[in-house]
Amino acid sequence: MKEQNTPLLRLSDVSLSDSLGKISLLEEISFSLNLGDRLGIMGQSGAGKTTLLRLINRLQDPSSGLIEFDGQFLINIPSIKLRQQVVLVPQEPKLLGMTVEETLTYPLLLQKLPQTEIEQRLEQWRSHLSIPDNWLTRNELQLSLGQRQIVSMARGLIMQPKLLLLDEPTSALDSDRAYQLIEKLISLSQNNLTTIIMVNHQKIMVDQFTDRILTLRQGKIIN
Ligand SMILES: Nc1ncnc2c1ncn2[C@@H]1O[C@H](COP(=O)(O)OP(=O)(O)OP(=O)(O)O)[C@@H](O)[C@H]1O
Repeated sequence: MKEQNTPLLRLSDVSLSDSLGKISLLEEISFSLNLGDRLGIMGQSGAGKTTLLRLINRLQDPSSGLIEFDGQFLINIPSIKLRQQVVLVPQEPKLLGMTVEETLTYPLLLQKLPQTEIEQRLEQWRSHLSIPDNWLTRNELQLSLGQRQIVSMARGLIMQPKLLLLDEPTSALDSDRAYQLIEKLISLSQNNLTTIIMVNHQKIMVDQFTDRILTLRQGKIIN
């Protein structure tokens, strides 16, 4: 049974070493997040920000420490179920040979959602992120990096995850589009109680977006 006020995500003394066990990539990371929280992660290049997101999405397991999601240890949650609820939007998204429309609907087809709901969600998120009609048939080579970031964000949002992990989602966007996106994410987290962790180098974006900022240096939380 879940204890009362169980956080959505809890990391307890999470550490990670490289495969030879010689280099420490993350050291004793502990924090927790509740439903609807927005956390910003900052830190210099190589500080461990992407690595931390990969642990939360279980693309890698920690060398020590525990990660709990929604009251369960991450290692006990089947990967398919976990990746429907914890979605990582990578820094340099790929469309893996699919068109934009296929990229957006593929995760919903995997979930075996009815066609009408798939179409409804496609329209909903396309409109929220201002994705024009003429992008739908395009493939990766026919999109700029910024356009791919928007598509990748829509792909994450269309899954309506409990926890969205965003790795530098606005790095290739012009500032108008970046602000528009951040505002959309804030209203989403408020209305749907989606919890969001966003890695971003731009302090101004992080300040606007988050309730809380965690700064990493050489794999450690410094504040
Ligand atoms: N599996 C791994 N084995 C060895 N070293 C790794 C592994 N994964 C990441 N690293 C190293 O860990 C450090 C942190 O990398 P990470 O990509 O998490 O940094 P970051 O803070 O996201 O950087 P950036 O802002 O440049 O994206 C880097 O020095 C990287 O080379």
